[in-house]
Amino acid sequence: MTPLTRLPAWQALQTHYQQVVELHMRELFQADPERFECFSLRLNDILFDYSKNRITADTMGLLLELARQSGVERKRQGMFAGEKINASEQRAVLHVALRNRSNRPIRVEGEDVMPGVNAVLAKMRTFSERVRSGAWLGFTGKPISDVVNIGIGGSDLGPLMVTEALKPYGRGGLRVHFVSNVDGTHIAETLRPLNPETTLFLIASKTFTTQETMANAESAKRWLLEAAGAPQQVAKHFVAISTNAEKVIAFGIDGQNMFEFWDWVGGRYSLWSAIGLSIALYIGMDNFEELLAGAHAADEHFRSAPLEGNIPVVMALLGIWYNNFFGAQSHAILPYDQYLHRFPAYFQQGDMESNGKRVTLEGTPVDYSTGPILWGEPGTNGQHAFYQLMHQGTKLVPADFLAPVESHNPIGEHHRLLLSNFFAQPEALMKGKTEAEARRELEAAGLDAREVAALLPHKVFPGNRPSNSILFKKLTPKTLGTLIALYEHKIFVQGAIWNVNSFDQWGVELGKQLAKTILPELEGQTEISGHDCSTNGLINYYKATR
Ligand SMILES: O=P(O)(O)OC[C@H]1O[C@@](O)(CO)[C@@H](O)[C@@H]1O
Repeated sequence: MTPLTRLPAWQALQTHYQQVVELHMRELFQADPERFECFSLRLNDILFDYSKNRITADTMGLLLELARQSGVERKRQGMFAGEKINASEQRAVLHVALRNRSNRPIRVEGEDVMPGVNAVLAKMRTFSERVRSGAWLGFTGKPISDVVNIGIGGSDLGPLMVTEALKPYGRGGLRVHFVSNVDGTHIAETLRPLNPETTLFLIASKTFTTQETMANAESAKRWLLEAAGAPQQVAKHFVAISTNAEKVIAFGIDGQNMFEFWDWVGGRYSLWSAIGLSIALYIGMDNFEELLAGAHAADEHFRSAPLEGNIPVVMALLGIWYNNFFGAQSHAILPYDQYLHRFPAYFQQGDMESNGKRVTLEGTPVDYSTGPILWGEPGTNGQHAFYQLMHQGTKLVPADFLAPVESHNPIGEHHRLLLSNFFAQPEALMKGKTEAEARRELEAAGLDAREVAALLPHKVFPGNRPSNSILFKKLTPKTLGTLIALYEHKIFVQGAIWNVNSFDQWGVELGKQLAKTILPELEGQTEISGHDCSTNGLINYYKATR
């Protein structure tokens, strides 16, 4: 495998970068009135406009060549074929099977996984319909009113983001709550207003060993038993979602109340599995299957569209262009839709736990930058928080702007106000404001020459700050499924080009390991001296002052 930085396309891009780095997008738009048509793509009711990027047709040609030379198409084919591309864990990566609405066979070690996937979906449907209809009763014979998902990372972020995003589809039904942090405040504040008689707990954990989740699950069990008394009542108020049946049963959950998934589903790619049970309970199984259908549409697009017309491929290549050639350190996701307020946080795990890697698949330290710092907040709030840096700071922050054409809440002028900002911000980032334009404005405001001279440097906007705009008809389960899957495949393509394993996460282990060592040291009065003097000092200060 030729190292990435020795690929002809990489080296051609380095030369090309020098040729185009000074180009301003204002000039590119002035030179080509068809630029929007040329650099935008459609997938169903989603428009992806990538014309406000620092690219020319040549740039895209070279980036696409980089994708080819990096073996993206071959690696894509391997994923869909169930190859064990998660090499360090010797696992396939098949979240696409969870939403394979075509039901075409997808094999792992020769066995078609679809019958198992469909069996779990059927079990999810039966269970969610029983709970939503009131047929499932708690220990005093009352139906369930509140569902509490206990999980963390991929066992929390996806269901939380989706249930927030699809609130219009869950209104009037069960209430869903999410407990993830081991901080006792999280479960205490969540359970405070709830009634144990009508509360159902979902213990979501792929491994069923995660410290936070098991601590929260034990506390939830104590809370229920304080009210219910007899241990056999646990079965009426606890179900488990896991790959680890042995641990589930050892915890005291009836094996019948366990929803399984498989080791070829990565935690951060698992919302499509039974980990999405809280979603199905909230919006109903029909809508959950719409979510799956939307993701499947993105999968088929990613699997079959030619690279130049392939939205996740283009998203990925643009990210690499800024990350590896412009030196951008981060990437912002800015949804102009309050329902998507957890969408950036979801992809903090999705992107950074996938591509925050420093060695290649072969174990060689990389000599190039890999995964970006992924962050973001909804618009318009971000405009009143960090857009100053985006417009006039010294850092390049490539951004994705997302917005629905139609709001679920068409109140007065709100949606037009929101969209006017959604359209204006990428324009402002691209165009900026020249010194001449700023000067004219200051003079028109009646400032004298001295005042203009003093203010002018602060009023100039360099512009040329790149963004993608994603406009979709309405935030429905299907559209959300497509959007999420497009980003998943973007992450896949970037990892393929960086030649890293996007599907393991060994980097989360050391901190956990050290925490396990420190936990018993926090007991008793003995002064601790086994760590560095900072860690010793902190622990001893805690022990002396608690
Ligand atoms: O689902 P579980 O096994 O409890 O893992 C929870 C989360 O913990 C991790 O940090 C892995 O340890 C994430 O990858 C994962 O989504």
